[in-house]
Amino acid sequence: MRFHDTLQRRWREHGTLVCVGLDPEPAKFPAHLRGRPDAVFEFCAAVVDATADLVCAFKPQIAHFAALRAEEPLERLIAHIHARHPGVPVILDAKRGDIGSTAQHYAAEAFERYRADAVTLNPYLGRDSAQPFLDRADKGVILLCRTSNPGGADFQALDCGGVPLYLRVAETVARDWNANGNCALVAGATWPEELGQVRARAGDLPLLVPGIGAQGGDVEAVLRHGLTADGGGLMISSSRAILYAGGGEDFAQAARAATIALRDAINRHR
Ligand SMILES: O=c1ccn([C@@H]2O[C@H](COP(=O)(O)O)[C@@H](O)[C@H]2O)c(=O)[nH]1
Repeated sequence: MRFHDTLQRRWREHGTLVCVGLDPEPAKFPAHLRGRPDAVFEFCAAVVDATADLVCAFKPQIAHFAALRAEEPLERLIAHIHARHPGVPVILDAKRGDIGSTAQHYAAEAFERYRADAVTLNPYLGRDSAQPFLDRADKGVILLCRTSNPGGADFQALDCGGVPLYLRVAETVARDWNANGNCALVAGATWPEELGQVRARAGDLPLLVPGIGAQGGDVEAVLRHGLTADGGGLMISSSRAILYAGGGEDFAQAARAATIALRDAINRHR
C-alpha cells in the first residue's frame, strides 16, 4: 500500500497523530540492558511493541544507529515493525540530499536495504536530487521545510523574492514535486506560526512535526496552526520524551504511558 494511504488509514482508524521517534542512546538505556550485545534492538523493539497501537508512524533516526555501528539492528527493527505491526508505516529520518546519480543509491538504501515506507530529504540540492525518491509513488518523500532547531532560520528564513525560502520550498513541493501524490514536509513544532504558513501554502500535504517533548514545542499551538480541515494532516513526532520516560526495567510501559498522554493531549485539541 502507498505510504500516504497507510498514513491516512492510521489517522482515521486509530485516532492518533503521534509518531514515535526511535533515537537509541545506550547511555540512557535502563541498567539491565546496558552492555548487552543486542541492546539497541532490544530497547527499540520493546518500545515499538509497547506503543504500536498508539501511533500513526515510527521514525528511526539513522545517525543514532550508524554511530553505534547498528545498521544491521536497524534493518531488523524495521523488519520487526513490518512483521509484527503491519500497517504502521516507518519513516527513515535520514535527511538525504545529493546529486542524482548518488541519490539513486540513497533511495535504494532507504527503500530496498531498510525497507522504509518514507524517508526525510534535504531539498537544498534541488529537484534532480529528489527525483529518484519522487519516482517511487508507493513511498513517502518528506522534505525539510522549516526545521525545529534554533538555527533553522539561518537560511530557511532568507528572503526569496518576497517570501522566505521555507515557503518557496512548501509551494514548490506542493505544486511541482508532488505529481505522484507522495510528498510531505517537515515543519517544526517550535515555530507554530511558521508551521501555519506552511500549511497555508501546502494545502493538505502531510506535515511531519518534530519538536514536541524534549524541544519544548506546544501541542495546542501546533494543532491550531497545522491541522487540516478534516482534523488530520499531522505526524507529531516525539523521541526522547517517550523513549526515556522511565529509566528502569519498566521503560517500555513508561514509554507507553507517555505516548498515551501525548495522543490524548493532541486529541483534546482536534
Ligand atoms: O526539524 C527537525 C527535523 C528532524 N528532527 C529529528 O526529530 C527527532 C527529535 O527528537 P526529540 O527527542 O523529540 O527532540 C530527532 O531525531 C531529530 O533528528 C528534529 O528534531 N527537527
